[in-house]
Amino acid sequence: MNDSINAEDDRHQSGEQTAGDGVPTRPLCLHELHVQAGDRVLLSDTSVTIPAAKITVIVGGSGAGKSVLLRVLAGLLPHDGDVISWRGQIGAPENIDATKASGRGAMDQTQRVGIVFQQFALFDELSPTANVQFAIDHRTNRRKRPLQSAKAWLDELGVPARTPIAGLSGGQKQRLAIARTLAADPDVILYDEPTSGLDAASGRKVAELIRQTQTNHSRTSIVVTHDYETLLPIADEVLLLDSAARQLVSIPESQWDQIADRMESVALEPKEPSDQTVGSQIRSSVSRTVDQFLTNTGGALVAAAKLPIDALPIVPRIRWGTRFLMHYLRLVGGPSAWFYLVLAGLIVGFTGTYFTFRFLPFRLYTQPLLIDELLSSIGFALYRILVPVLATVLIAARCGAAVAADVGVKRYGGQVDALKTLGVRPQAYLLVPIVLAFLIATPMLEWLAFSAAKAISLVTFTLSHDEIGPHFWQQHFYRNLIQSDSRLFDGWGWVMLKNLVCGVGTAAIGYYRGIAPKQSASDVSHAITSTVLWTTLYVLVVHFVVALLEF
Ligand SMILES: Nc1ncnc2c1ncn2[C@@H]1O[C@H](COP(=O)(O)OP(=O)(O)OP(=O)(O)O)[C@@H](O)[C@H]1O
Repeated sequence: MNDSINAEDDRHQSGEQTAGDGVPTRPLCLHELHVQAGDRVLLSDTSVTIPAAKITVIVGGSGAGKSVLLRVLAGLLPHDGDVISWRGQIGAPENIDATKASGRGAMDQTQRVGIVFQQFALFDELSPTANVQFAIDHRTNRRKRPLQSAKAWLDELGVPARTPIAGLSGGQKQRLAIARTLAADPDVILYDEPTSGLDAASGRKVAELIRQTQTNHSRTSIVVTHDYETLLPIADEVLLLDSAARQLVSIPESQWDQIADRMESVALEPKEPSDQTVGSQIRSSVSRTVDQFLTNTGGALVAAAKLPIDALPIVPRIRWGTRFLMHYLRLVGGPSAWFYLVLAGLIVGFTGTYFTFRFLPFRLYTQPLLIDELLSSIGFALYRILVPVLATVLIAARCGAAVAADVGVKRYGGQVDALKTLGVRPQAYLLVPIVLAFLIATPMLEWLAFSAAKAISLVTFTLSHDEIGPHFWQQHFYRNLIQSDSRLFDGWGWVMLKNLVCGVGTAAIGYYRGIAPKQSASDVSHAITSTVLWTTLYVLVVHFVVALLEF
């Protein structure tokens, strides 16, 4: 009894509250938080405590830094990023060390922050139930029983379980996003501009939904918005991101009617007009292009070097790892790819066989002497060089582009960030399954192309040499391929090596091009184009280098 009273006292002192579903929630402290975007300081050593189990609305003018702050709180920004950097401590009061110099950003690892993204960032390829189940399976504390089942979450928030994500209305998607965030059992829940793009009536409904969710599962909720009019009625606390003072300022309820006057848009200082001459403009543009090329090449080399570490198969849940693997296997090695590769095999098998005999010099005399040698050379060239080159170049272009598009859309649509806020490294469910899918699919597709090339070669030869017949083809086509003491084709190791090296490289390039930050849809399209260029170049270089060793 005494123990429970003492525990209650401790919780009270640290500001901890018990949520509606019995989960203790803690306040979120920001200690000397300093955030900078380029040269502009957005927050200067601000310290504030966001109360537990309450709704805190953070408002601010356009450009004040609300979105950046939200991404910092969600743990989505490294403390020393290229453009945005931050330092200070973020976490539960008992984990803030006020004596520590805040030279570096530090997040409290015991506090899980969930986020309801503005664009929802749902996993499109999964059903609504699977979206919520994913969050349950990656909840903060997996030793604890889940709060409720996926179905119960969907029922509570009124989301149809069987409709595919694409078929849900905007409101249903938002409810599903809230269900998924809550199902992961976070300590803090962030809402990113939840009423953006909605008319007044729909905005009010969303505000009511947030209030209702808060009543049922009272977490420490933070709503970041510029639409204060719609969201003030549900606020327990209001913080203003004051862009002049560069501080988060608590606004007492008596002053909420003055918020509009205090929310200034940030006017960015105009850049000095450039007095560069045409010559110096060209020079700086060339130097920018060279810089970009070196950065991209450096990025690709660093990515290749990091691959073995990143791809360490640390998959939090085998069940989900398998599901992502199946998705990428379908994308990389599904039936549409079979059609592609079979067609390529037919073209190279037919042309290789037909034109070798058709344009043979002094055909009437040379053919009877060379026919068996020619057939075995065709078999060798198709097996060891032509089909592997053609198949891997096609796989690099088609499947590399497909993977860059898939990962790029996940990055642009926020699903990669959603994975991170659910405590999952994107490498675990994206890179590892993609590499495995290429390791399985590349040899399989190449074998399919070679089978098609063999079959069409046999048909072409038989039709153009009806006096000889298929048995002769059978006898000589394989002559340079099969060693008497082996059941495998001679040189299969080289073919396999080329397939696997090309497959892994294509997977890595597609993944890293796709996962790079995306500000717009055109960044996704740029990632796809550059993947095709880099993967095809890479595959040709691999074939050239391996050919030097092989022959
Ligand atoms: N990736 C980035 N690259 C360069 N500058 C950035 C980047 N992200 C944010 N900024 C800068 O940080 C500042 C704050 O941007 P932020 O998007 O957080 O503003 P906001 O308060 O959310 O504005 P709004 O309500 O208009 O969306 C802006 O000046 C913006 O130019």
